[in-house]
Amino acid sequence: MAASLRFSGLKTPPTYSFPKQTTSLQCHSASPTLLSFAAFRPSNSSILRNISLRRCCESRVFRVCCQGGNVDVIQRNEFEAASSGEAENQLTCVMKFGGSSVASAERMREVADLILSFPNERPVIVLSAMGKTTNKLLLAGEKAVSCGVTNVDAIEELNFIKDLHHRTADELGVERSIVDGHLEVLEQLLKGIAMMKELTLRTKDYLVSFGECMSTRIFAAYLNKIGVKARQYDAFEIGFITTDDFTNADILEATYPAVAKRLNDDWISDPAIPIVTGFLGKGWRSSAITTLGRGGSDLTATTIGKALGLREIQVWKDVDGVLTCDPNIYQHAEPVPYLTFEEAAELAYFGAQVLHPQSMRPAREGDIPVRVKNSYNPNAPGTLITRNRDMSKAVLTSIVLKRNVTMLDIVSTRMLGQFGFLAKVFSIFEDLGISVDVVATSEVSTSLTLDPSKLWSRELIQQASELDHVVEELEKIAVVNLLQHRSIISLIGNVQRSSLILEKAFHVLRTNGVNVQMISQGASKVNISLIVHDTEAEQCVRALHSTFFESDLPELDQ
Ligand SMILES: Nc1ncnc2c1ncn2[C@@H]1O[C@H](COP(=O)(O)OP(=O)(O)O)[C@@H](O)[C@H]1O
Ligand SMILES: N[C@@H](CC(=O)OP(=O)(O)O)C(=O)O
Repeated sequence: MAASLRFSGLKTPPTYSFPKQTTSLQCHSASPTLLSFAAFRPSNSSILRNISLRRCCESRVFRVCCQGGNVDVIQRNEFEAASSGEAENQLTCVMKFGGSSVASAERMREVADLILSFPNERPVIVLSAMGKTTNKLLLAGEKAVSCGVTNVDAIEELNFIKDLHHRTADELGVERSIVDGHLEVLEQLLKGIAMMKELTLRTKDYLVSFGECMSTRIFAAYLNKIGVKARQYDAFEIGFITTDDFTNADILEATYPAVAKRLNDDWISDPAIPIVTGFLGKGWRSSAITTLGRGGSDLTATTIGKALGLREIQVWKDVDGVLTCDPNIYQHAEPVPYLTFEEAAELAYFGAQVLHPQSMRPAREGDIPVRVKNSYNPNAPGTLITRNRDMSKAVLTSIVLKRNVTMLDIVSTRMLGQFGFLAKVFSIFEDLGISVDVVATSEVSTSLTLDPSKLWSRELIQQASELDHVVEELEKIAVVNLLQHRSIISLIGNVQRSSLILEKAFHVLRTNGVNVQMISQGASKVNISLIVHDTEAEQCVRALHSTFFESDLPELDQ
């Protein structure tokens, strides 16, 4: 019979099972200092023993031995003794390569060379789908809905994907059969969509999963061909357990021990570089394939980093790191050398495409440095993201733009007491499951923006009626003004210097004749958000960039 170990303070699903005979298990603490857990008798769930221990500063992983259902914690010195033999051979870092880094056979070859140029690393590799495959899969799915079953094999995007993956396999000298099975099932799936004339969120996730499943298989086969032992993994088969929110799933805590166990066990018994699909997981209720939201491979990488307690997480992109603004808005944006987890999270959340919005969470929890590097220019230093950095000289770090945001001005009709007003407003959003982004408020009026990432994940038609419904509900207690096509410009930086930042920013905005419609400084103290009209936003970002990054700011005193 299996004994089980339950992590306290964690939500779902909390139980980790392991065999009765003596075995060992790596646990990762969710809290930076305290790991507490209990061993449960499997038959009746009664507690065998409660254990808690303080985490030693350097070690991220504890080893727990289970003997016949009893759990013994090995003390730190014993832990070190037991693991010292292994330490030399343990996996050291995670390297994630995005779609642009593995867009072709030539790029895959370069990525392989790059990995091999770090002989002291024993990395876990996370890959996205090749180039724009995810977009093409989604387009193919949309076309299949209306093109009729007999026309599926003529869908341009399907043929593009087949050709890209076959050509890549040929050019790398690996068998086409490595992806043929997937390509056949993909075509069948598109025929199914054509038959049903429907593309649900669940089907969308299954559909896009083919991209990562194929890129990782080709790359692993190529490494093996050149004599570098590699093993391909589908994330949804190795313990990436998520919520069942298709197209935008969250990673559940059970993922960490499961992924650590699978990757470590395989590595110890038969070392081979793990090549893991980014972006994908398995819904814990449905058991169906889920995705972590667009750009989700960054989150896969940081999750693996935390699960294995690795030394560093590297995310390899097509830019020289996190830049001072989106290079598509202003091409002279400069790399930012250092960021804190908090700054990076804020930047990602407020729309910088370069990092997935949730990706900093595991890295921050595990206190594992994240390095953003350019696979096209590996010698560039990139951006290093850590818990703390020297902020004494920092003013503004980066400017981020989030477009096409909906804003609501809500003024109380004073039907409620003043103290009930805000509570009622926010309970309406809670009831409708809509997340609020930026807020500015007085006692009787409030302005807020709605989190577009939540709205965007829904069908357009549903969005429109959803907004009508929000306004209808709010109008029972307030006068509501709905303002669409707004942009949030987020000034990420040292808000200890907020007066200087605001003085400069408002000078720029006034000179450019722009009226700010709302302003908010979040509790995180690294972000000041300004709301302007969409049509003025890009010009504002360029003007702000030139003031903050291309001209001298006054000397800062401590
Ligand atoms: N502040 C920023 N810093 C760097 N890149 C940014 C920023 N804002 C937007 N980007 C865009 O993000 C892209 C990199 O992110 P992404 O396409 O998700 O990379 P990958 O697919 O390689 O993971 C860049 O090519 C750039 O166009
Ligand atoms: N392929 C997925 C996941 C991903 O992370 O991609 P990228 O690393 O290329 O942003 C997407 O396009 O969303």
